[in-house]
Amino acid sequence: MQILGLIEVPNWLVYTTLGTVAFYIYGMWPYSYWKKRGINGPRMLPLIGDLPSFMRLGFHGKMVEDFKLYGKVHGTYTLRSPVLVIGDTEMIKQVCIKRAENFTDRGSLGNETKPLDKGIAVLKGHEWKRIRSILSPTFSSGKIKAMFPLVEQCSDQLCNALVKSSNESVDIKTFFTNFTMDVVASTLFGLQINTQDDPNNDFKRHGSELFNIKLFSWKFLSLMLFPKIAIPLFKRFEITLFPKESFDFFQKVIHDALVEREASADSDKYHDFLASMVVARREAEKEGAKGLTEHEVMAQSLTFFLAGFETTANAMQYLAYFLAWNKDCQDRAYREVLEAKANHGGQVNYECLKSLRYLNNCFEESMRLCPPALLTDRVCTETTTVNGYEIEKGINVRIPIYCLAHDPEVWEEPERFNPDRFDEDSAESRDPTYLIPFGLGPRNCIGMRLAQMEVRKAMAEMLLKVEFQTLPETLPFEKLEFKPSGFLTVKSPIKLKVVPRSSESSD
Ligand code: HEM
Repeated sequence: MQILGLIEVPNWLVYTTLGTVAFYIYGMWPYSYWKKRGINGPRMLPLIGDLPSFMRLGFHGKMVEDFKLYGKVHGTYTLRSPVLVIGDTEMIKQVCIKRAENFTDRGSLGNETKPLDKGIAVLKGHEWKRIRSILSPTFSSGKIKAMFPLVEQCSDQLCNALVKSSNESVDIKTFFTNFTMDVVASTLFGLQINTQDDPNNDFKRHGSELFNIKLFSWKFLSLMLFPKIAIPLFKRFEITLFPKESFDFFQKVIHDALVEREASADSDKYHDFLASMVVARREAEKEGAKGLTEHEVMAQSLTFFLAGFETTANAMQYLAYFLAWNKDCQDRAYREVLEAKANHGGQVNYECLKSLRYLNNCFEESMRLCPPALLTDRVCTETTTVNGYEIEKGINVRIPIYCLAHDPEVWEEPERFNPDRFDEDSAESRDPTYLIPFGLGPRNCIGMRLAQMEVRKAMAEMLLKVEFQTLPETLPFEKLEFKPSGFLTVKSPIKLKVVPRSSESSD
């Protein structure tokens, strides 16, 4: 091919050059968004943004680095979409609470396909509000208290399993995922499965499969790279990210349990979420409002399962890990449980849990150091100015939970496990927005009370039966490595030794 009639250039070179330029322009054009608005942020690579840095540093490492380099408020991108990171607590309160009506939605989680498309975590605007107000009573403290006996049974099974494996090096999270799986099965569907003794039960097998989403599968990549095309196509052809066999299994479990509860005239017979949803549906219909369809009930059940199983198991894992490394804290928490149990008629009952102030401080501190969800987000639904920043409709706003909880300007020695920081005077003056592992505002974690009750109950019972100890192979916190994901998951299992206590004594 001749260029301007002057030089002869081989066709392949022309096409390759044109292709490269086109690729570069297509790959780079979204990345001028923040620069044009004078907002600082990391440099991006064509098409993939700063994905390689996320893979190299992990999500938390990359967030901390950007925080240091570009400040608490900066602009970045999730692949090709602009994201405003807000680590300023006043702005966070504006977005999540005061101006929440302009930030009702969350960004795409890649699971907007049937039936999860109707799940509370992905619903938008009015639809989300309607479902959230129907579901909120099912998570009231009264309902959580009614579920206490279900959690208690799972906690007993957990303690028995730990005692059986005592004095060995164990992957501690396995016990906690078995526990949270048992809790999910009983609190959601009223099923008693005992995964500790029967780790291969169908519920566990299919449940684990649901979390086995391949990040480099064509489905996931097309949702992430081309969401505007992929989401409608996935909806149209009912393509889901989840393995079909496992999905079908849960759809059947939920359908059967729902039919049983619908048919039962005795509303006090079941204390699980499914039963609460049936009651909430009837009550909404009685008041002339639209209740929940079976599709919507199915979506909520699966959403609770996906949102509550792994997060809670991780929270328990980190708490056990920090207590193992901090024997004095573990001993103090143990003595507190022992005393509280004696004061509550020899029971670690619901009221007793509320009195465990030091154990709760340990839990808070562990959630601060290792928040299971590193971030959350909101999508701006109406162009709004917040603290002088104009946030356009459609822009995703990221709340960096992890960075807030590790901010050295707020937390003294932020990388040290120190539960006493929640008792000090400074705790009173500290803005609570710096510790929001369950999010903030009307769209915060709906399962927070359940998760807190589960962890406190199980940990109190475990402390009475066993002591967590580190092993030579247990990595200290500064050496722990995490997977590159928005959830804080360790790369290699945390190994601990579990030593049975001879008896419940105050020694
Ligand atoms: C330690 C355990 C848990 C942690 C750390 C956690 C954390 C979170 C966070 C950070 C959010 C986003 C909140 C926001 O955007 O402001 C969230 C949302 C949510 N969580 Fe949890 N969660 C946990 C346990 C649970 C449990 C046990 C359930 C259910 C039974 C659950 C159900 C949900 C749901 C449905 C949402 C979406 C709420 C909405 O969009 O209205 N979570 N969670």
